[in-house]
Amino acid sequence: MTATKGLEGVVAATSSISSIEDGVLAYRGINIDEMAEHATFEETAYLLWHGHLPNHQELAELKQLLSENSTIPDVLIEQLKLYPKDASTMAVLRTAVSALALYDETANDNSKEANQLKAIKLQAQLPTVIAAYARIREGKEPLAPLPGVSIAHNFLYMLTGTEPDATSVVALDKALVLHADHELNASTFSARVTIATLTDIYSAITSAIGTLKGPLHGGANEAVMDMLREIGSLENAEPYIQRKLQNKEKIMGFGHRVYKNGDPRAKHLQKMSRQLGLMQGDTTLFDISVKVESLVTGQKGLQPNVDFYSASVYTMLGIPKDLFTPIFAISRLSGWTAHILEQLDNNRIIRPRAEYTGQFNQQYIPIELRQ
Ligand SMILES: CC(=O)SCCNC(=O)CCNC(=O)[C@H](O)C(C)(C)COP(=O)(O)OP(=O)(O)OC[C@H]1O[C@@H](n2cnc3c(N)ncnc32)[C@H](O)[C@@H]1OP(=O)(O)O
Ligand SMILES: O=C([O-])CC(=O)C(=O)O
Repeated sequence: MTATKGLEGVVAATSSISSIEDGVLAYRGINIDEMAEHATFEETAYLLWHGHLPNHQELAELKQLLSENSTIPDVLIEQLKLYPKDASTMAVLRTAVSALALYDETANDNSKEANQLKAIKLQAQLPTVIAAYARIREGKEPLAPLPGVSIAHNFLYMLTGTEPDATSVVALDKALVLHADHELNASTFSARVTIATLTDIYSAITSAIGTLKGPLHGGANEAVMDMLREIGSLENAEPYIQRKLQNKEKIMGFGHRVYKNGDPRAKHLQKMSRQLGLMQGDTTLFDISVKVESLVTGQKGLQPNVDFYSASVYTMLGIPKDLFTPIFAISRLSGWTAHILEQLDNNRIIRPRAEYTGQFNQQYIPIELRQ
Protein backbone atom coordinates (compact mmCIF):
# COMPACT_ATOMS: atom_id res chain seq x y z
CA MET A 1 0.00 0.00 0.00
CA THR A 2 1.47 3.32 -1.06
CA ALA A 3 -0.15 6.64 -0.19
CA THR A 4 -0.51 9.40 -2.77
CA LYS A 5 0.19 12.73 -1.08
CA GLY A 6 -2.91 14.91 -1.17
CA LEU A 7 -4.72 12.09 -3.03
CA GLU A 8 -3.48 13.66 -6.28
CA GLY A 9 -4.96 11.87 -9.28
CA VAL A 10 -6.95 9.46 -7.09
CA VAL A 11 -10.50 8.90 -8.37
CA ALA A 12 -12.53 8.68 -5.16
CA ALA A 13 -16.17 8.81 -6.34
CA THR A 14 -18.43 8.70 -9.35
CA SER A 15 -20.52 11.80 -9.96
CA SER A 16 -22.71 13.21 -12.72
CA ILE A 17 -22.93 16.74 -11.31
CA SER A 18 -19.95 18.62 -12.73
CA SER A 19 -16.91 17.70 -14.79
CA ILE A 20 -13.48 19.26 -15.25
CA GLU A 21 -12.22 16.89 -17.95
CA ASP A 22 -9.37 18.31 -20.03
CA GLY A 23 -9.63 21.64 -18.27
CA VAL A 24 -13.24 22.22 -19.36
CA LEU A 25 -15.70 22.88 -16.54
CA ALA A 26 -19.31 21.87 -17.17
CA TYR A 27 -22.34 21.66 -14.87
CA ARG A 28 -24.40 18.61 -15.84
CA GLY A 29 -22.69 18.76 -19.23
CA ILE A 30 -23.28 22.49 -19.85
CA ASN A 31 -20.07 24.45 -20.37
CA ILE A 32 -19.35 27.03 -17.67
CA ASP A 33 -18.97 29.72 -20.36
CA GLU A 34 -22.59 29.22 -21.39
CA MET A 35 -23.72 29.14 -17.78
CA ALA A 36 -21.82 32.36 -17.00
CA GLU A 37 -23.31 34.04 -20.05
CA HIS A 38 -26.94 33.02 -19.67
CA ALA A 39 -27.84 31.35 -16.37
CA THR A 40 -29.00 32.82 -13.09
CA PHE A 41 -27.81 31.33 -9.82
CA GLU A 42 -31.29 29.95 -9.06
CA GLU A 43 -31.32 28.13 -12.42
CA THR A 44 -27.82 26.84 -11.69
CA ALA A 45 -28.82 25.45 -8.30
CA TYR A 46 -31.83 23.76 -9.86
CA LEU A 47 -29.64 22.26 -12.58
CA LEU A 48 -27.15 20.90 -10.04
CA TRP A 49 -29.91 19.44 -7.85
CA HIS A 50 -32.14 17.96 -10.55
CA GLY A 51 -29.86 17.31 -13.52
CA HIS A 52 -31.76 19.54 -15.96
CA LEU A 53 -32.49 23.25 -16.34
CA PRO A 54 -35.84 24.30 -14.86
CA ASN A 55 -38.78 25.28 -17.05
CA HIS A 56 -40.75 28.42 -16.14
CA GLN A 57 -42.95 26.63 -13.64
CA GLU A 58 -40.12 24.72 -11.97
CA LEU A 59 -38.09 27.90 -11.61
CA ALA A 60 -41.06 29.82 -10.22
CA GLU A 61 -41.66 27.05 -7.67
CA LEU A 62 -38.01 27.03 -6.61
CA LYS A 63 -37.97 30.80 -6.21
CA GLN A 64 -41.15 30.62 -4.15
CA LEU A 65 -39.64 27.97 -1.86
CA LEU A 66 -36.42 29.95 -1.50
CA SER A 67 -38.41 33.02 -0.58
CA GLU A 68 -40.60 31.15 1.94
CA ASN A 69 -37.56 29.64 3.65
CA SER A 70 -35.21 32.61 3.75
CA THR A 71 -35.87 33.84 7.28
CA ILE A 72 -33.84 32.46 10.17
CA PRO A 73 -35.17 31.66 13.65
CA ASP A 74 -35.23 34.62 16.10
CA VAL A 75 -33.29 32.49 18.54
CA LEU A 76 -30.42 32.29 16.02
CA ILE A 77 -30.43 36.07 15.61
CA GLU A 78 -30.15 36.35 19.40
CA GLN A 79 -27.19 33.94 19.30
CA LEU A 80 -25.50 35.90 16.52
CA LYS A 81 -25.72 38.96 18.79
CA LEU A 82 -23.71 37.08 21.42
CA TYR A 83 -20.88 36.07 19.11
CA PRO A 84 -17.68 38.17 19.28
CA LYS A 85 -17.90 41.12 16.87
CA ASP A 86 -14.47 40.32 15.45
CA ALA A 87 -15.05 36.58 14.95
CA SER A 88 -14.01 34.83 11.76
CA THR A 89 -17.07 35.11 9.54
CA MET A 90 -16.56 31.54 8.31
CA ALA A 91 -16.46 30.35 11.93
CA VAL A 92 -19.70 32.26 12.52
CA LEU A 93 -21.28 30.64 9.47
CA ARG A 94 -20.05 27.18 10.47
CA THR A 95 -21.45 27.62 14.00
CA ALA A 96 -24.74 29.09 12.77
CA VAL A 97 -25.36 26.23 10.32
CA SER A 98 -24.69 23.76 13.09
CA ALA A 99 -27.12 25.69 15.30
CA LEU A 100 -29.80 25.77 12.58
CA ALA A 101 -30.03 21.98 12.87
CA LEU A 102 -31.26 22.39 16.44
CA TYR A 103 -34.29 24.33 15.25
CA ASP A 104 -35.21 22.09 12.33
CA GLU A 105 -37.33 19.17 13.42
CA THR A 106 -36.58 17.40 10.13
CA ALA A 107 -32.79 17.69 10.70
CA ASN A 108 -32.32 13.94 11.13
CA ASP A 109 -34.79 12.84 8.47
CA ASN A 110 -32.54 11.49 5.71
CA SER A 111 -35.33 10.79 3.22
CA LYS A 112 -34.70 12.25 -0.22
CA GLU A 113 -37.73 14.56 0.00
CA ALA A 114 -36.69 15.94 3.40
CA ASN A 115 -33.08 16.47 2.27
CA GLN A 116 -34.15 18.19 -0.96
CA LEU A 117 -36.20 20.61 1.08
CA LYS A 118 -33.36 21.14 3.56
CA ALA A 119 -31.02 21.91 0.66
CA ILE A 120 -33.40 24.67 -0.47
CA LYS A 121 -33.84 25.88 3.08
CA LEU A 122 -30.09 26.14 3.68
CA GLN A 123 -29.64 27.80 0.30
CA ALA A 124 -32.19 30.41 1.33
CA GLN A 125 -30.93 30.86 4.90
CA LEU A 126 -27.17 31.13 4.40
CA PRO A 127 -27.30 34.64 2.88
CA THR A 128 -29.63 35.76 5.69
CA VAL A 129 -27.25 34.45 8.37
CA ILE A 130 -24.20 36.14 6.83
CA ALA A 131 -25.93 39.47 6.24
CA ALA A 132 -27.43 39.40 9.75
CA TYR A 133 -24.04 38.87 11.40
CA ALA A 134 -22.44 41.54 9.18
CA ARG A 135 -25.03 44.08 10.37
CA ILE A 136 -25.01 42.98 14.01
CA ARG A 137 -21.26 43.47 14.31
CA GLU A 138 -21.73 47.04 13.08
CA GLY A 139 -24.35 47.66 15.76
CA LYS A 140 -27.24 47.52 13.28
CA GLU A 141 -30.41 45.41 13.38
CA PRO A 142 -30.58 42.54 10.87
CA LEU A 143 -33.02 43.01 8.01
CA ALA A 144 -35.71 40.57 6.98
CA PRO A 145 -35.22 39.15 3.48
CA LEU A 146 -37.29 40.70 0.67
CA PRO A 147 -39.85 38.45 -0.98
CA GLY A 148 -39.64 37.72 -4.71
CA VAL A 149 -36.08 38.83 -5.45
CA SER A 150 -33.00 36.78 -6.34
CA ILE A 151 -30.50 35.52 -3.78
CA ALA A 152 -27.89 37.97 -5.11
CA HIS A 153 -30.33 40.89 -4.84
CA ASN A 154 -31.50 39.88 -1.37
CA PHE A 155 -28.00 39.41 -0.03
CA LEU A 156 -26.86 42.87 -1.15
CA TYR A 157 -30.06 44.40 0.21
CA MET A 158 -29.80 42.65 3.58
CA LEU A 159 -26.17 43.70 3.87
CA THR A 160 -26.57 47.38 3.05
CA GLY A 161 -30.22 48.15 3.77
CA THR A 162 -30.61 49.76 0.36
CA GLU A 163 -31.92 48.44 -2.95
CA PRO A 164 -28.86 47.28 -4.91
CA ASP A 165 -28.29 48.57 -8.45
CA ALA A 166 -28.85 46.18 -11.34
CA THR A 167 -25.15 45.98 -12.28
CA SER A 168 -24.15 44.84 -8.81
CA VAL A 169 -26.90 42.23 -8.71
CA VAL A 170 -25.89 40.83 -12.11
CA ALA A 171 -22.20 40.77 -11.13
CA LEU A 172 -22.81 38.97 -7.83
CA ASP A 173 -25.24 36.56 -9.49
CA LYS A 174 -22.61 35.66 -12.10
CA ALA A 175 -20.01 35.13 -9.39
CA LEU A 176 -22.44 32.77 -7.64
CA VAL A 177 -22.97 30.84 -10.89
CA LEU A 178 -19.21 30.51 -11.39
CA HIS A 179 -18.53 29.15 -7.87
CA ALA A 180 -21.48 26.75 -7.61
CA ASP A 181 -19.80 23.38 -8.10
CA HIS A 182 -16.41 21.95 -8.88
CA GLU A 183 -16.26 18.17 -8.96
CA LEU A 184 -14.45 16.65 -6.00
CA ASN A 185 -12.82 19.76 -4.51
CA ALA A 186 -11.79 19.53 -0.85
CA SER A 187 -14.98 20.92 0.73
CA THR A 188 -17.27 18.81 -1.46
CA PHE A 189 -15.22 15.73 -0.66
CA SER A 190 -15.52 16.60 3.00
CA ALA A 191 -19.32 16.93 2.67
CA ARG A 192 -19.49 13.54 0.94
CA VAL A 193 -17.29 11.83 3.52
CA THR A 194 -19.44 13.23 6.32
CA ILE A 195 -22.85 12.37 4.83
CA ALA A 196 -21.63 8.89 3.85
CA THR A 197 -21.76 7.92 7.53
CA LEU A 198 -25.53 8.59 7.24
CA THR A 199 -25.33 11.54 9.59
CA ASP A 200 -27.52 14.59 8.85
CA ILE A 201 -27.15 17.20 6.11
CA TYR A 202 -26.34 19.99 8.61
CA SER A 203 -23.33 18.01 9.85
CA ALA A 204 -22.11 17.54 6.28
CA ILE A 205 -22.48 21.25 5.47
CA THR A 206 -20.76 22.20 8.71
CA SER A 207 -17.80 20.01 7.67
CA ALA A 208 -17.79 21.57 4.21
CA ILE A 209 -17.82 25.13 5.55
CA GLY A 210 -14.90 24.32 7.84
CA THR A 211 -13.02 22.91 4.86
CA LEU A 212 -13.77 25.80 2.51
CA LYS A 213 -12.49 28.25 5.14
CA GLY A 214 -8.83 27.30 4.66
CA PRO A 215 -6.54 29.61 2.61
CA LEU A 216 -5.52 26.80 0.26
CA HIS A 217 -9.19 26.49 -0.74
CA GLY A 218 -12.01 29.08 -0.53
CA GLY A 219 -10.18 31.24 1.99
CA ALA A 220 -7.71 32.20 -0.75
CA ASN A 221 -10.00 34.97 -2.04
CA GLU A 222 -9.55 36.91 1.21
CA ALA A 223 -5.79 36.29 1.14
CA VAL A 224 -5.70 37.69 -2.42
CA MET A 225 -7.32 40.89 -1.19
CA ASP A 226 -4.75 41.19 1.61
CA MET A 227 -2.05 40.86 -1.04
CA LEU A 228 -3.61 43.46 -3.38
CA ARG A 229 -3.91 45.90 -0.47
CA GLU A 230 -0.31 45.25 0.61
CA ILE A 231 0.87 45.89 -2.94
CA GLY A 232 -1.19 49.07 -3.00
CA SER A 233 0.11 50.53 -6.27
CA LEU A 234 1.01 49.37 -9.75
CA GLU A 235 4.71 50.25 -9.27
CA ASN A 236 4.91 48.16 -6.12
CA ALA A 237 3.61 44.99 -7.81
CA GLU A 238 6.90 43.89 -9.33
CA PRO A 239 9.18 44.25 -6.25
CA TYR A 240 6.46 42.68 -4.07
CA ILE A 241 6.01 39.62 -6.27
CA GLN A 242 9.79 39.23 -6.80
CA ARG A 243 10.30 39.24 -3.05
CA LYS A 244 7.57 36.66 -2.50
CA LEU A 245 8.87 34.36 -5.20
CA GLN A 246 12.47 34.68 -3.99
CA ASN A 247 11.34 33.74 -0.48
CA LYS A 248 9.47 30.77 -2.00
CA GLU A 249 6.19 32.08 -0.62
CA LYS A 250 2.91 31.15 -2.25
CA ILE A 251 1.06 33.74 -4.27
CA MET A 252 -2.55 33.35 -3.27
CA GLY A 253 -5.13 32.94 -6.02
CA PHE A 254 -2.67 31.10 -8.28
CA GLY A 255 -2.23 27.43 -9.05
CA HIS A 256 -4.66 24.57 -9.02
CA ARG A 257 -4.50 20.87 -8.32
CA VAL A 258 -6.24 19.96 -11.58
CA TYR A 259 -6.07 22.94 -13.95
CA LYS A 260 -2.52 23.36 -15.12
CA ASN A 261 -3.37 25.50 -18.16
CA GLY A 262 -5.73 27.90 -16.47
CA ASP A 263 -9.00 27.92 -14.56
CA PRO A 264 -11.90 28.46 -17.02
CA ARG A 265 -13.74 30.61 -14.45
CA ALA A 266 -10.93 33.14 -14.04
CA LYS A 267 -11.47 34.90 -17.38
CA HIS A 268 -15.10 35.65 -16.51
CA LEU A 269 -14.12 37.17 -13.18
CA GLN A 270 -11.29 39.07 -14.83
CA LYS A 271 -13.76 40.58 -17.32
CA MET A 272 -16.12 41.54 -14.51
CA SER A 273 -13.29 43.11 -12.53
CA ARG A 274 -12.33 45.24 -15.55
CA GLN A 275 -15.93 46.25 -16.27
CA LEU A 276 -16.64 47.23 -12.67
CA GLY A 277 -13.40 49.23 -12.53
CA LEU A 278 -14.25 51.09 -15.74
CA MET A 279 -17.80 51.79 -14.57
CA GLN A 280 -16.56 53.11 -11.26
CA GLY A 281 -13.83 55.17 -12.91
CA ASP A 282 -11.09 53.46 -10.90
CA THR A 283 -9.32 50.45 -12.36
CA THR A 284 -6.47 50.39 -9.79
CA LEU A 285 -7.37 47.02 -8.31
CA PHE A 286 -7.89 45.51 -11.74
CA ASP A 287 -4.61 46.97 -13.03
CA ILE A 288 -2.63 45.65 -10.05
CA SER A 289 -4.27 42.23 -10.50
CA VAL A 290 -3.35 42.10 -14.19
CA LYS A 291 0.24 43.07 -13.37
CA VAL A 292 0.45 40.38 -10.67
CA GLU A 293 -0.96 37.83 -13.12
CA SER A 294 1.61 38.69 -15.79
CA LEU A 295 4.48 38.45 -13.27
CA VAL A 296 3.37 35.18 -11.68
CA THR A 297 2.42 33.52 -14.95
CA GLY A 298 5.57 34.81 -16.64
CA GLN A 299 7.95 33.69 -13.93
CA LYS A 300 6.30 30.62 -12.41
CA GLY A 301 3.97 29.47 -15.16
CA LEU A 302 1.14 29.51 -12.63
CA GLN A 303 -2.30 30.69 -13.76
CA PRO A 304 -4.91 32.56 -11.71
CA ASN A 305 -7.65 30.42 -10.20
CA VAL A 306 -11.27 31.32 -9.40
CA ASP A 307 -10.22 33.11 -6.21
CA PHE A 308 -7.88 35.63 -7.82
CA TYR A 309 -10.15 38.05 -9.68
CA SER A 310 -13.12 37.44 -7.39
CA ALA A 311 -11.26 39.47 -4.74
CA SER A 312 -11.26 42.68 -6.80
CA VAL A 313 -14.81 42.01 -8.04
CA TYR A 314 -16.24 41.70 -4.51
CA THR A 315 -14.29 44.71 -3.30
CA MET A 316 -15.64 46.82 -6.16
CA LEU A 317 -19.13 45.63 -5.19
CA GLY A 318 -18.49 47.22 -1.79
CA ILE A 319 -18.38 43.88 0.03
CA PRO A 320 -16.11 43.67 3.10
CA LYS A 321 -13.15 41.33 2.65
CA ASP A 322 -14.16 38.84 5.31
CA LEU A 323 -17.45 38.16 3.53
CA PHE A 324 -15.71 36.87 0.38
CA THR A 325 -15.38 33.27 1.58
CA PRO A 326 -18.90 33.23 3.08
CA ILE A 327 -20.17 34.33 -0.37
CA PHE A 328 -18.25 31.42 -1.87
CA ALA A 329 -20.08 29.22 0.67
CA ILE A 330 -23.49 30.62 -0.37
CA SER A 331 -22.76 29.58 -3.92
CA ARG A 332 -21.01 26.27 -3.22
CA LEU A 333 -23.84 25.19 -0.93
CA SER A 334 -25.75 24.33 -4.10
CA GLY A 335 -22.94 22.00 -5.19
CA TRP A 336 -22.39 20.54 -1.71
CA THR A 337 -26.05 19.66 -1.33
CA ALA A 338 -26.25 18.20 -4.85
CA HIS A 339 -23.28 15.97 -3.96
CA ILE A 340 -24.82 15.03 -0.60
CA LEU A 341 -28.03 13.95 -2.35
CA GLU A 342 -26.03 12.04 -4.97
CA GLN A 343 -23.94 10.32 -2.30
CA LEU A 344 -27.06 9.23 -0.42
CA ASP A 345 -28.62 7.86 -3.61
CA ASN A 346 -25.92 5.21 -3.82
CA ASN A 347 -24.18 5.32 -0.49
CA ARG A 348 -21.24 3.44 0.89
CA ILE A 349 -19.21 4.68 3.84
CA ILE A 350 -16.00 6.40 2.66
CA ARG A 351 -13.12 4.78 4.48
CA PRO A 352 -9.78 4.63 2.69
CA ARG A 353 -6.57 3.23 4.18
CA ALA A 354 -3.40 4.92 5.42
CA GLU A 355 0.10 3.74 4.68
CA TYR A 356 1.48 3.16 8.17
CA THR A 357 4.93 4.68 8.62
CA GLY A 358 5.31 4.28 12.40
CA GLN A 359 7.04 1.66 14.48
CA PHE A 360 5.90 -1.91 15.10
CA ASN A 361 6.46 -4.21 18.08
CA GLN A 362 6.87 -1.55 20.74
CA GLN A 363 6.18 -2.43 24.38
CA TYR A 364 4.15 -0.65 27.01
CA ILE A 365 6.53 0.93 29.54
CA PRO A 366 5.07 1.66 33.00
CA ILE A 367 5.16 5.40 33.74
CA GLU A 368 7.67 5.08 36.59
CA LEU A 369 10.18 3.48 34.21
CA ARG A 370 9.82 6.12 31.47
CA GLN A 371 12.55 8.72 30.96
C1 LIG B 1 -11.37 27.45 -4.98
C2 LIG B 1 -10.03 26.91 -4.81
O1 LIG B 1 -9.80 26.15 -3.92
S1 LIG B 1 -8.87 27.32 -5.95
C3 LIG B 1 -7.32 27.22 -5.06
C4 LIG B 1 -7.22 28.34 -4.07
N1 LIG B 1 -5.94 28.32 -3.36
C5 LIG B 1 -4.96 29.19 -3.62
O2 LIG B 1 -5.04 30.06 -4.45
C6 LIG B 1 -3.74 29.06 -2.75
C7 LIG B 1 -2.46 29.10 -3.58
N2 LIG B 1 -2.32 27.89 -4.37
C8 LIG B 1 -1.89 26.73 -3.81
O3 LIG B 1 -1.56 26.67 -2.62
C9 LIG B 1 -1.82 25.49 -4.67
O4 LIG B 1 -1.61 25.86 -6.02
C10 LIG B 1 -3.11 24.64 -4.55
C11 LIG B 1 -3.43 24.35 -3.09
C12 LIG B 1 -4.28 25.36 -5.17
C13 LIG B 1 -2.88 23.34 -5.30
O5 LIG B 1 -1.94 22.63 -4.60
P1 LIG B 1 -1.19 21.36 -5.22
O6 LIG B 1 -1.98 20.71 -6.25
O7 LIG B 1 -0.77 20.51 -4.09
O8 LIG B 1 0.04 22.04 -5.94
P2 LIG B 1 1.49 21.94 -5.50
O9 LIG B 1 1.61 22.54 -4.13
O10 LIG B 1 1.95 20.53 -5.67
O11 LIG B 1 2.22 22.86 -6.52
C14 LIG B 1 3.20 22.44 -7.41
C15 LIG B 1 4.37 23.42 -7.34
O12 LIG B 1 3.89 24.73 -7.65
C16 LIG B 1 4.13 25.59 -6.54
N3 LIG B 1 2.95 26.42 -6.35
C17 LIG B 1 1.67 26.01 -6.43
N4 LIG B 1 0.86 27.04 -6.19
C18 LIG B 1 1.66 28.10 -5.98
C19 LIG B 1 1.39 29.46 -5.68
N5 LIG B 1 0.16 29.90 -5.57
N6 LIG B 1 2.44 30.29 -5.52
C20 LIG B 1 3.71 29.85 -5.63
N7 LIG B 1 4.01 28.57 -5.92
C21 LIG B 1 2.99 27.72 -6.07
C22 LIG B 1 4.33 24.69 -5.35
O13 LIG B 1 5.10 25.30 -4.34
C23 LIG B 1 5.01 23.50 -5.98
O14 LIG B 1 6.36 23.84 -6.18
P3 LIG B 1 7.51 22.75 -5.93
O15 LIG B 1 7.21 21.65 -6.92
O16 LIG B 1 8.74 23.51 -6.19
O17 LIG B 1 7.34 22.30 -4.52
O1 LIG C 1 -11.38 22.01 -7.35
C1 LIG C 1 -10.58 22.43 -6.51
O2 LIG C 1 -9.63 21.76 -6.04
C2 LIG C 1 -10.71 23.80 -5.99
C3 LIG C 1 -11.60 24.67 -6.80
O3 LIG C 1 -11.23 25.19 -7.82
C4 LIG C 1 -12.98 24.82 -6.37
O4 LIG C 1 -13.38 24.23 -5.36
O5 LIG C 1 -13.73 25.57 -7.03
